[in-house]
Amino acid sequence: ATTKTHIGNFEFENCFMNAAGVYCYDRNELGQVLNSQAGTFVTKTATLQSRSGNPEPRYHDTVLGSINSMGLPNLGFDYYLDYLLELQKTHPDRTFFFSLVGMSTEDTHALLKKVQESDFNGITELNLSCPNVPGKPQIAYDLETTEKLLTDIFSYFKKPLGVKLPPYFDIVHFDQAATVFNKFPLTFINCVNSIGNGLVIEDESVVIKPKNGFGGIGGEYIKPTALANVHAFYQRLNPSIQIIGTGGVLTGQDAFEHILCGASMVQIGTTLHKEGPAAFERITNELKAIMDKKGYKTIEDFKGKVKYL
Ligand SMILES: C=Cc1c(C(=O)O)[nH]c(=O)[nH]c1=O
Repeated sequence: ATTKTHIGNFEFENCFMNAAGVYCYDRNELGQVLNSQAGTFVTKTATLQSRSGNPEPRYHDTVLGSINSMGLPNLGFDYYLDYLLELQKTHPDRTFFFSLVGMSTEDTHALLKKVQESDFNGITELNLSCPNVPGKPQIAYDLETTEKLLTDIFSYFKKPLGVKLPPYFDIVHFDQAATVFNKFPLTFINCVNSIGNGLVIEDESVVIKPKNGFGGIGGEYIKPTALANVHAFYQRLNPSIQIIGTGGVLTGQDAFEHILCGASMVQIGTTLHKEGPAAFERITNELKAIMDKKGYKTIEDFKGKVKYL
C-alpha cells in the first residue's frame, strides 16, 4: 500500500504532516520534520512581527492529550518566508505549507499580499481559529466576518490557500459554514484546531499560567469532534475543496478513520509533541498495515467511504 496523497495540484509522498504549532517554531524543528517520514510540514502560524507569546508554563501534556495557551509565539513572517524560499532552492521537488494570521484584519491582508508578491510557491494555511490571544475571538466562529475577509482576500490572492478552522458543534453551523466556504476557490479547509478554552486541573491547581489556566485542548479528547468536523464538511463542500484532518491522531487506526471521514491529508500535533518526529514512521507503518490487511492500495480506495448503519 502507498500512503501518498495530493492537495490541489501538489503531490505528497506521505499523507502525514505536523499540525501548525508543533515542531515548527524554527529551522531546527522544521528541519527535523523535513527529514522525517512526514510528507511535508506547516510552519508555526506567523504574524507580521515576531511575538514572544504568553507567560510560561503555557503548554501541558496530560495522559489523554494536551492543553496550551501559547499566545502565538513566533519568529515573525520574514523568518519563515526566508526559510521557505531557501527550501525551494534546496528541495525544488517538495511543497510546504505556510501558516499565517494577522493580529488585525489589516495585518492579515498585509501578510497575504507579501505572500502573493513573493516567490513562495507552496500552500498557504490561513489560521482562522487561534483560541489563545486574549481579547481576540476565533475568527471562524463569526461567519459574517469570515465571508467578508475571504471575499477581500480572493480579490488579490491567487496562490493556493486553505483555512485552519476551529471545531463546530452544531449541525446548523456546519451548514452555514459550508455555505460560506463553498463560495470561494479554497484549496482546502483544515479541521480542527484545538478545542478552545478547556481547563485542566491537577491536585488543586490549573496547569498552565495564561488565562487562569484556560487553553486549547488536543489529543485523544478531541478525536470524535475532529472526525465529525472532517466528515460534516466532506459531506457539504464542493469536491474541489479538499479536507485536512487534524485532531486525536495517535495511531494508524486514528488516521484511517480521518481518511474514512474524507481527509486527504492528516496532521499530527499532540502525539508529535510527545513522541517526536519518529511518530510519523510509526503511524505511517500502522496505516499501511491496515490498508494491506483490507486490500486498499491507495487512500483514494477508502477516502470518505465511512459506512453508515
Ligand atoms: C496560532 C495560535 C494557536 C495557538 C497558540 O499559539 O496559542 N494554540 C492553538 O492550540 N491553536 C492556535 O491556532
